[in-house]
This record gives sequence, C-alpha cells and structure tokens, in this order.
Amino acid sequence: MVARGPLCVGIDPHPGLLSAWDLPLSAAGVERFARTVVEAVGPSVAAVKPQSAFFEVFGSAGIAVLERVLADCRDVGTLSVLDAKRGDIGSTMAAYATAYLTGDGPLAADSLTVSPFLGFGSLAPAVEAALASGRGLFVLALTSNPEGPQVQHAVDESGRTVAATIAAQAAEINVGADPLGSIGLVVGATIGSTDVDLAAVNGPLLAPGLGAQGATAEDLQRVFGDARRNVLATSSRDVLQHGPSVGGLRDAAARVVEQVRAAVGS
Ligand SMILES: O=c1ccn([C@@H]2O[C@H](COP(=O)(O)O)[C@@H](O)[C@H]2O)c(=O)[nH]1
Repeated sequence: MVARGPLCVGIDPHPGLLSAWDLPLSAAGVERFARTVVEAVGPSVAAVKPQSAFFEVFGSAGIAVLERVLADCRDVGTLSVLDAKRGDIGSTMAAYATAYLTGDGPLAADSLTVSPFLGFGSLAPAVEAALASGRGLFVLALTSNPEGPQVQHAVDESGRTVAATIAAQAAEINVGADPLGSIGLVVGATIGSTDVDLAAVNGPLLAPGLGAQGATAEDLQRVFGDARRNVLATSSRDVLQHGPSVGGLRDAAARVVEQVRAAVGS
C-alpha cells in the first residue's frame, strides 16, 4: 500500500456503465468490463474490489467471470477485496470462509467484506480462516449509506454504540499486530465525523464513498483523524466512468491516488 498508494478501485459493472462502454448487458459484457479494469489499474493500485452483486446478476456465468477476475488480480499482483458482505450464523459462516478465505479455491480472495450484524462472534470462522491463511476481513462498522446510523449508532445499556463495539472487537483481535492486523473495518468517507476510536483498531480501514456518493479526499482527514494513515480509500463509479479506455482508467485512478495521498499523508 505504501508503494502503490492508498486506493482501491471498485469493479461495479452497473448497467449504465456497460452501456456507456458500449458493452452488452450480459456476462460477456461484465467480463470485458471487469478484466479491462484489472488490466488498466491492477499493476498500479493497491487493491481492486469486485462488487459480487454485479456478477451474481448473471448467475453461474457471472460467478465464473468473478472467478476469472480474481485470478487476473493474482496474476497482476494486486490485492483483491471481494465485496460480498457475507454474514450468517457461525456454522454457515464456516462455509463462506471456506469459499472465500481458504486455500486456492476459485473464489478465494485476499480479503472479504463481512457483516457483523448477526453478532461479531458469528464471524469467528471467517476470522480464523483469515488469520490462518494470511488474508483479511473488512467488517462493516460505519457504512457510507444514509440508513447505516439507524443500526450502527444504536447504543447498548452501557451507552456504547454498535459501531464502537464492532471496532473494539476488531481491535481485540488485532492487538500487538505490526504494522496492522488482518481485521479491518468498513468506514464510509461520507460519515462526517465519529467518536469511534478508529486508530485503536490497529487494522486497515476501507473507506467507500469517494466521488459518486459525494465524499472528497479532504473528507478523509475529518473522518479518520489520527487513523488516516490506515485508510484504504475505495472508489468505483468515479473512476469507471473514464473507461473503456485503458489509459483513461489508469489516469483517473492515478489522479485519485494523488488526492488521497495528499489528504491522508501516505
Ligand atoms: O459502506 C459501504 C460499503 C460498501 N460500499 C460499496 O462500495 C462501492 C461504492 O461504489 P461507488 O461507485 O464508488 O459509490 C459499491 O460497490 C458499494 O456496494 C459502499 O458504497 N458503502
């Protein structure tokens, strides 16, 4: 992340973008779109984040494309963040962990977004798999959408918010890790400011919301404060609108990398 800069480019093949890229609304169109993004930015950015939903739309053909995109990421040496937001009771979570975080299976990614809203403890199989295989998790904590606070700002009997509890539980796992632990959080660049001690998490902080959702690189300073050096900002549509030209995508990503670097100082 230090060499390449703190940016993750999201791969979100929205129908409107497929059409703007003159691609068919099909698994073949999604494949051309996603693999062009990896070709363009994979060699230069820290990570790419395929959004699973846009591949699932096309059923097994879409999932097969996702498998090939993850293989491309490995080939070009960029980290993959699979944005699938998995979360379930522990016994089912174990199957997700096997699918996404174990060995070299077809859907294995370098990291996975997970939902702690069935209780942080339900993520244990994914935590164990990530720690055992040197992969990472990004646990939803303060999401970028306006509906998130309804759940994430709710307080327990001690007055602590759900988000603060999630952060504290991630911090417990990451304690002593140097430079950072494997259990990161998702914290939107759009959230304004937070009382949650993000620096204490000692893990990477995936920050969606730049560009299309209205957040700017400068917002990262305000949201993350002392934790800003642990931020991996992620941007999808704002970069993807510059395709299908490989050069256009590469230049757009480079511009955002420089803005984020200037804001977070890494
Ligand atoms: O809190 C969250 C968690 C995940 N996302 C995902 O990130 C991208 C954002 O796309 P943009 O085009 O840059 O808005 C998308 O895949 C979301 O599902 C998020 O936005 N907020």
